[in-house]
Amino acid sequence: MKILIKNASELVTCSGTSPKKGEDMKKLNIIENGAVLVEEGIIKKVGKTEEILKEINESEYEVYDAKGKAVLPGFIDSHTHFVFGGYRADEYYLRLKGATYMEIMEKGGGIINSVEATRRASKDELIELGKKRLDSMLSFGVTTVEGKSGYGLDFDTEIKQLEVYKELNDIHPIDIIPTFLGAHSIPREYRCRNIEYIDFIIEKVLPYIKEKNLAQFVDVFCEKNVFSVDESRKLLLAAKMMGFKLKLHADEIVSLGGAELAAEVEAVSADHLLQASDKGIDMMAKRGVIATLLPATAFSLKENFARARYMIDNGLAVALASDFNPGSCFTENLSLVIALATLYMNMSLEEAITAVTINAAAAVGMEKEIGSIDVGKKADIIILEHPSYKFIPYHIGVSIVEKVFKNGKLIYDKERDDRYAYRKNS
Ligand SMILES: N=CN[C@@H](CCC(=O)O)C(=O)O
Ligand SMILES: [Zn+2]
Repeated sequence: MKILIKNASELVTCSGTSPKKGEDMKKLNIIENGAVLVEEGIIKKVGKTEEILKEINESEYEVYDAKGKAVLPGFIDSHTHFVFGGYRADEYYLRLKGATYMEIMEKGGGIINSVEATRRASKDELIELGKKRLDSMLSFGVTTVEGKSGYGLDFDTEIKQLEVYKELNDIHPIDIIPTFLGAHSIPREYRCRNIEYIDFIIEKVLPYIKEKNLAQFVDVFCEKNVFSVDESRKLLLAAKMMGFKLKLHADEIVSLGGAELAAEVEAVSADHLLQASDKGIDMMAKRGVIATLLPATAFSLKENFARARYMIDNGLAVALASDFNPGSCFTENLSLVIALATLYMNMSLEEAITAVTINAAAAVGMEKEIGSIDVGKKADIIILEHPSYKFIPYHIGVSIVEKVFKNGKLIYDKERDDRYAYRKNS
């Protein structure tokens, strides 16, 4: 299987094999009138169309003419919770009337509501829901997604969620990076016995997940009235000892010291960070922890946005993600995320593109394989309907992705009636 994408008005390579920090986040390494050559799912050549055409026999390739169109690496959504049962539209309605996310949680709603529904849901139901959500992400140009558990909070349901991610990874072309978030909330069975719940996770759940290879990352909701810094540290250090990579939901609602903890335990990323302290940001920069910012959540919660400008100016690598989940942010729309980041977080568009490509790849530990159009990387590539990446935030909150290639195979084509091309090919 050999493909050639040629005549791209902008080939936005995002070239690199490590996360881009500070000033480097602006560098997109764009090739005008660019072309990409793919063989067996891997990028073989990248350059100017006229030069590449001189080196090959075009008739040997399946050719896509991207004249008047921009070509970018597939987007990576590095923070989502997309496998869950039920909906929380009633809670959202209460929030529209002024209730806060934490007030709803303190009254027994919030995450626990989704836990009840996810415990009740069968594996097949969760797989069906997951497939639809993945298709929606695909239409926004997502080729790799991180997905968290955390709506089970008991052994069986946490494992069920992770097994659903594994099955979805097998049946859907989008790659899924699974994260275990058993410490997402305190289950009612353990009310006020946080440390006993953490011990249960460490002793009973983590070893099983490791043995079955069901998750690469372990995450924790480190937040006032959820898991304290000490409880989070205990879990994260135990997970690290077992060989898991680490993530944290940190300093989302209260400035608790989550950013500092992320640096201390050398997490791959700390996420949310709306209330992260200067000291925490500085410590993260020194330890190379990626700041994964989730502007659609801040928008949906009507909270102040994370201080992206300060973080980038202080040398952090910032990634952007959707945080797709049933409570605080029900969207799989990375175009909206980019629009919000550029409108309300003072990120330049170039920084935002870096944040959903190479930096997001680094946030899921895959910066050597995906996140840029570089020779040797997987051919995860999108073609836009328009000539420039500048059209992405300009078309606020809608997708301008025309085609998506995963491992060099066309899997989505907006122009066709049967647009999810992978269903035909599989
Ligand atoms: N803040 C914690 N967890 C999720 C929300 C989960 C939910 O409300 O269901 C988040 O990242 O926003
Ligand atoms: Zn989250």
